[in-house]
This record gives sequence, structure tokens and C-alpha cells, in this order.
Amino acid sequence: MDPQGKGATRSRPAPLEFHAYGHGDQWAWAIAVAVTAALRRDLLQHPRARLLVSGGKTPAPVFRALSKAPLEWNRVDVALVDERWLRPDDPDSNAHLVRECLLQEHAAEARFETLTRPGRSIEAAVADANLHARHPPGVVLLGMGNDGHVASLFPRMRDLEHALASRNPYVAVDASGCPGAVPWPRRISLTPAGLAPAHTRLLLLRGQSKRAVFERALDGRDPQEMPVRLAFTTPGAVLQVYWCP
Ligand SMILES: O=C(O)[C@H](O)[C@@H](O)[C@H](O)[C@H](O)COP(=O)(O)O
Repeated sequence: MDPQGKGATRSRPAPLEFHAYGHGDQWAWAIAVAVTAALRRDLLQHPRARLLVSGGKTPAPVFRALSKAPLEWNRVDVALVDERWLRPDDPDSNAHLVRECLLQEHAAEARFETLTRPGRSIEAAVADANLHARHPPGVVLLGMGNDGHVASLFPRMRDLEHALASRNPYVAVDASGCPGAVPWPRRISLTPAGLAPAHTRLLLLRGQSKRAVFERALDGRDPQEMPVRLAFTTPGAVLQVYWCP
């Protein structure tokens, strides 16, 4: 990989830094240290700090490491990058993962905003998320699927154009027909407009196959083909990619 884009084959440099670790523990702790430092800097300057996290399987060890970080967690708002349209206590929801793995130990003091709530329509949930997002995130942790999706923005999804053009931080999406979204096609997702204000942007990757997918993403710009490109083409912070085998 040529993360700084100095290779002869790439015409435009990708604004990212690539951090590779040999072991999952080192990877998880390095991310936890970086996130803690960024949140601590925010807390020095503001009454509260805001952290957005992704779901999926990848972040669980990072969340466990982060939960042990000595930080004024009672001044931290934790919210989601995206959510499957499930009840927040559903074991397959991203909210469940955050509760189980992140909101433990020291981080149990954090304030957590779910994107879904029983009895509320998806439109009402998105409106609420956009209200909360008036307080912009400082730190965003992104994940990537093997199909090149990021947040709940899937390749060639019917609502993708709308999400890309949206000025709102969150949109409801219907990813029916996208294999990577099965079995939860209805979702709420962060948009590029929601990602842009963050001063710290991390992408968490594990495994050779994800590394290969990400390298392919670096060779183009079209977000319809690989929405993960938004992680490094959306103006704002330099993307920090953390990878381990
Ligand atoms: O709700 C989701 O599906 C996620 O937030 C999603 O965007 C995730 O980051 C990727 O799908 C990677 O998932 P894995 O870590 O499980 O590969």
C-alpha cells in the first residue's frame, strides 16, 4: 500500500495515514489511545466531547480497550455512525454492541444516544438524530464492509445519491438489493455532511481481505462503486487508517 499516494500509478494523493499493527491487541490499544487523546483534547476546550462509533464485528476489541481509558466519560456523548432498523436492545443492533462492549468500566459514565427507539418511525428517528448532531462530532470511528460500504452507505444503493447530496448529518436508507446490507436493508446512516465536521476520523480495518478491498478503493474516486472512498474524499480531517491482520 502507498497510503501517502507517492506511487507512480496514482495521480492524486489520498489524504490519509496508514497505521499497521502485527497483532490485534496492539491495534485495539493504539486506537483506544488515539481516541482517548483526541477526546481529552476536546474536553480541555469544551464542556462536552462527542464520539461517533460504528457497529459490525470489527470494533468490539477497540471498544473494550476504550472502556478502560481514564477519561471524564461523564462529559462524553457517544452516538452511532449508523444503525440497522432494529430495536435498540436487539442483539444485532449496533446500540447493543456499544452497550455490551463500550459502555462498561470507566466508559459506563458516558451518555449514549441510540438512533432508534421503540414506537418511533424511522423519519422521526432521523429527525431526532439530526437535532442531536447540531453538536458536531469531534471523533468518528468508521468501519468498512468487504463490499466497500462505509456507515450504511452501500455500493449503488438506491438512496445513495440522496445521502451523498444531503446537507443533513443523518438520512434513512433502503439498501434492498445490496448483498452487504442483508438481512437489515432499512437503516439510518451518517452522510458525508455528518462526517465532515469531525476533527479526528479513523477507519478500523482487520484482515488481508479488507486491506485488499481498501487498496482497491484507493485506486478510484467513485463513491457509488465503493462508498468507503467518502472516508478519504470528504473534505475535513485526514483519514487515519488502523489495520491489523
Ligand atoms: O451496521 C453496520 O453494518 C456497520 O456500522 C457497518 O458499516 C460496519 O462498519 C461494516 O459493515 C463492517 O462490519 P464488520 O466490522 O462486521 O466487518
